[in-house]
Amino acid sequence: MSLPPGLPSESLHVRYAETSSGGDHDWLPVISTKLYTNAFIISPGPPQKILLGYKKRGFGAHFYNGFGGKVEAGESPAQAAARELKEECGVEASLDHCGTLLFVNKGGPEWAFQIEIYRADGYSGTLIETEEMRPEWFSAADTRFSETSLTPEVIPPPIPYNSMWPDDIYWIPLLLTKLPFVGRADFDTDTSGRYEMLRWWFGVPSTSL
Ligand SMILES: COc1nc(N)nc2c1ncn2[C@H]1C[C@H](O)[C@@H](COP(=O)(O)OP(=O)(O)OP(=O)(O)O)O1
Repeated sequence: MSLPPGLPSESLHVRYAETSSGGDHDWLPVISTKLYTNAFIISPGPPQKILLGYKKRGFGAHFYNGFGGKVEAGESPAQAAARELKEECGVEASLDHCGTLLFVNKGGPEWAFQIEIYRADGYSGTLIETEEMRPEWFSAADTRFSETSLTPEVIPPPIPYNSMWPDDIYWIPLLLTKLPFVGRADFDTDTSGRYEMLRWWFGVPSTSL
């Protein structure tokens, strides 16, 4: 087991099942971290669905992601997650913490993103499109060909990993199966400005397997 540096110290006390790559790159230095949140609404189904938002502006614009942002002064991450969910898509939910991720970008910003990930199995209120996010449902599994009893109208498209941050494909499946996780990914930008992962590590406490 080789837990990457920079993750919160409580992560160090558990053993992990892990997936990783990019070991020929040194981990980038973590000068400072800023706390962020990201919240996902899951509809148990069948078919199981996940609510994502198409980000219309700012950091990560044109990617689909959960709903979230910076933890403001005086807020806990859980309070920030609830506030950002309401601000970005108009709903409230009983959110459970399910993961901690660290993202470091070679070309800046100079801080690393520590993102606390939350999920909920439902919501109250009415989903709305806001200036920042357009909410859309996606099938958590590509059930379009296996669930023949379901009509195309009730089965949304599969999770659009090609239009999401490249790390998401490693931990969204853990989120969907309610396995707690931690992870880190270091990024660089290629010549066309696209983010590519240099090195990453994602792990699940072995006690939850
Ligand atoms: C680099 O990899 C990332 N992957 C994923 N899945 N999500 C990421 C990554 N890097 C950042 N994020 C998330 C963290 C936050 O949820 C948002 C960014 O938040 P934003 O900059 O929009 O924060 P706000 O407080 O809403 O900012 P403004 O009020 O200034 O719009 O992306």
